[in-house]
Order: sequence, then C-alpha cells, then structure tokens
Amino acid sequence: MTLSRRGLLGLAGAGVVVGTGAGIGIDHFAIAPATASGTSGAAAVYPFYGEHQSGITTAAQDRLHFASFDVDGSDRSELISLLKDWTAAAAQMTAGKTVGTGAVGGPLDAPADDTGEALDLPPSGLTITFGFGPSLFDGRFGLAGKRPTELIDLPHFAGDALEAALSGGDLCIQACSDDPQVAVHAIRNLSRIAFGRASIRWSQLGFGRTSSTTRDQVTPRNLFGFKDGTANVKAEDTTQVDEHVWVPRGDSASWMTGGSYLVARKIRMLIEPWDRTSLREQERVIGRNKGEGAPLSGGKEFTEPDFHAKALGSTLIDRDAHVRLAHPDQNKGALLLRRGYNFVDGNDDLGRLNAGLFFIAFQRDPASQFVRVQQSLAGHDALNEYIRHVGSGIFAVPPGAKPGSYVGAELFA
Ligand SMILES: C=CC1=C(C)c2cc3[nH]c(cc4nc(cc5[nH]c(cc1n2)c(C)c5CCC(=O)O)C(CCC(=O)O)=C4C)c(C)c3C=C
Ligand SMILES: [Fe+2]
Repeated sequence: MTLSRRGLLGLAGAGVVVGTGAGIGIDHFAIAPATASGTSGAAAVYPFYGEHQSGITTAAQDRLHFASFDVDGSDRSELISLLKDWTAAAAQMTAGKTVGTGAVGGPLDAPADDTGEALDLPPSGLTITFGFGPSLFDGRFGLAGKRPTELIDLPHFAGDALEAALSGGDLCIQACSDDPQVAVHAIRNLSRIAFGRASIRWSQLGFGRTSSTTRDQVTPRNLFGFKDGTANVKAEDTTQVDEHVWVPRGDSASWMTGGSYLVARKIRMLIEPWDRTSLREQERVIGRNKGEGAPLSGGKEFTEPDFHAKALGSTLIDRDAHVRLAHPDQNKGALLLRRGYNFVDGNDDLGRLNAGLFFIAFQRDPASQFVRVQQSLAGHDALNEYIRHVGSGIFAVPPGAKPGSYVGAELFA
C-alpha cells in the first residue's frame, strides 16, 4: 500500500469517511459535500480520472498555483513519458497520497520521490488540470496536423501591455486547492518530475477565488471589493455547460471531445487610483452596487440587469459599464466559465501594490467566446482606466484521463 501523506487521526478529525478492517488506507476517502461557506473544504477529494478533467466545473477552491511550461527537447516519446509520469503523480496527489514511494521511509542516501511539505495536510480538494499550448503543435513532436482550429493565437487587444515572460507556454498545469501548501506541493512535485524534460516558463500564485462555479457557493469579492462571479456559468447549468464549456464530438479535433479551452490573463489592478475613486464612480464602472452586487437597474444580486432602464434620461447601467459590455446580450450570446483568483505579488518600486486578478476562463471556442467578450471590453470598458493586461496564455485542455491511461493520450493515438 502506498504511504499516505496524512495521518488517519487527522482524517477522522476532518470528518472523512474511511473504510474499516484490513487494508484501511487513503483510497477510502469519500467526497465531502461543500461546506456552508461555499468552499470545498479540507476533507474534499475530487477524482482525477473521468470523462472531463477536474478543476473546471469543480466548486472553485480558494487557492491556485498555476504554471506554464516549455518542453526542453523535441522527442515525442519523452513528451509522452512526461505526460504518463505527470498523470500517475497527479492521480496520487489528488487522492491525498504522496508521489511515488513517498517522502520518507525510503533509502536515506537518495532524494525521496516526494518533497514532503504536504505530509499531514488533509486532501484540501486538490485538483490538477493539464493543458496544451499552441506552441506544442509547432512540429517538434509531430503534432502540427493535430492542432485544433479552436486553439487560436490570441489577437492583440487595445490596451494590452503583455510581457513575453508572463505569456505563452507549451504546457500548463492549474493546481487548485483549499490549502495553499497543497497546491504549491503539487506544482513543485510535477515540476521536479519534469526535470530535464520541461521547465517552468512562468507561474502564478492566487488566493481568494474570484468566481463561484456552483450555486451553493457564496459569491466572493475581487480586490476592488466587488462581488465577482454572480453571473458566471455554474456547474448545475448543465445545458449551458454542455453548450459553452465542453468540446462536443464533431468540433475540429476529435481528440479534444470532452475537453475545453483555457484562457488565462494576468490583469494588474491599479489599486491606489481605484481606492481614491468615489463609491458612485466605482459602481458606475462595474454597473453593480458594491454592497450586494445588485445591478444598478435594481433588484437583488441575482436579478437580471435591465440595460434599458433609465432615470432622468440616462441609462441606470452606464453605456461603458463592465457588466454591460461583458454581458452575453452584447456579445452574440457568448458565455464563459470564469475561474480566476486574486493575486498580490508584493509591490513595485514606487511602493504600489503589484496586485490584480489572474483571470481564467474555460470555454468551447475561444474565438467566439473570450475573444468576442474581450474585444468588446478592450474597446471602451470603463474599468480599463484601472486595469492592465500583462500576461496571457491559451491552452487546449484535453478530456479527463481514463484509468490505466494518461492525460492527452487521444492526442498521440
Ligand atoms: C474577457 C472577459 C473578462 C475579463 C478579462 C474580465 C475582467 C475583470 N472583471 C472584473 C470584475 C467583474 N466582472 C464582472 C462580470 C463579468 N465579467 C466578465 C468577463 C470578464 N471580466 C463577464 C462575462 C461577466 C458577467 C457579465 C454578465 O453576464 O452580467 C463583475 C460583476 C459580477 C459578476 O457577474 O461576476 C465584476 C465585479 C475585474 C475587476 C476584471 C479585471 C481585473
Ligand atoms: Fe469581469
């Protein structure tokens, strides 16, 4: 039996159901229900194998460690063996186990398979989601003919201030968890496994989810203090999820059936000017009130905005308000499953917080979804005065791996 990274006593304390009798082990986790606060909770375990990868419609956890990798060589079989090794390690870590033969108990004269910093921590709802960037299909690995047409190179948007060092990548891994150390442990160990085969190009830590992805989650707040994720696509809206998030059979690449496309944007938020802005102006910019998150046209948080409602001759929701320009009515029905996180990367040399939103969205077709919405926002979103897009990535997220197989196997078949 593989060593558990956690003690059974701790598990019992966390309310996890474990099996009884011979062979008690951490394979016996049960999936814990979401807690009242809306996070998946310390005891939650999400399956790694399945029709879709976890970490998309999964109730958004509170912490993120995201990493983009470049593959070091050009050997197709090395890439496949890396994906196999990553799959095995991800299946172990998401099940609450250590990687390989564990962190302790092996030979004292060799480094252990697992780095050990998640020993004794509960599973914390860890999900690990893998994606393939456009550059993976450049011919190095014999995949040029397999690039989905949906995996476009994102166009330049007005106002973009993208840094190459924060953009692109052959592969990505999104690790989400309710414990930051569990998410960091996952990326660290997957990066260690990749040594000599792939290296981190850029990475991002995130805290405080900025979206709800299930109806029982409380809507969180972003660093501008507004509720974020109210009008998000939710896991329970299965018709919307099937139509707007998962790639159906018949789209351009059959190996992507059951997958999705991830767009990541590192968006710096200009905290200090925002904090000097009146509450009236902040609410005009967003188009919702700050307290409840209700649309300025009236009602409560989940009331549909009325973009025609007027008072004293002016629309109650400004023409340039963020929610008006991002709304599906303005974007030919485009919907996104948003799954972003706040970040604070210290401060800049002028003493301003280097903070913002690490925006992540999943969708079936980035051209008609993210690009359409972002083109509308880049034009005249009132929020543009307070934000800068500094990093960008797009990745094809293949379907979930089947037990005994590996993530992305269909691409190499
Ligand atoms: C291209 C897509 C989007 C980017 C980039 C984006 C950046 C961004 N958003 C906020 C704050 C809020 N966004 C809200 C709603 C909202 N945002 C998008 C898309 C992008 N946002 C969509 C599709 C929507 C939903 C619109 C609708 O259907 O009503 C809200 C309101 C609450 C909510 O519904 O989530 C806030 C607040 C920031 C601060 C930001 C960049 C830093
Ligand atoms: Fe937004």
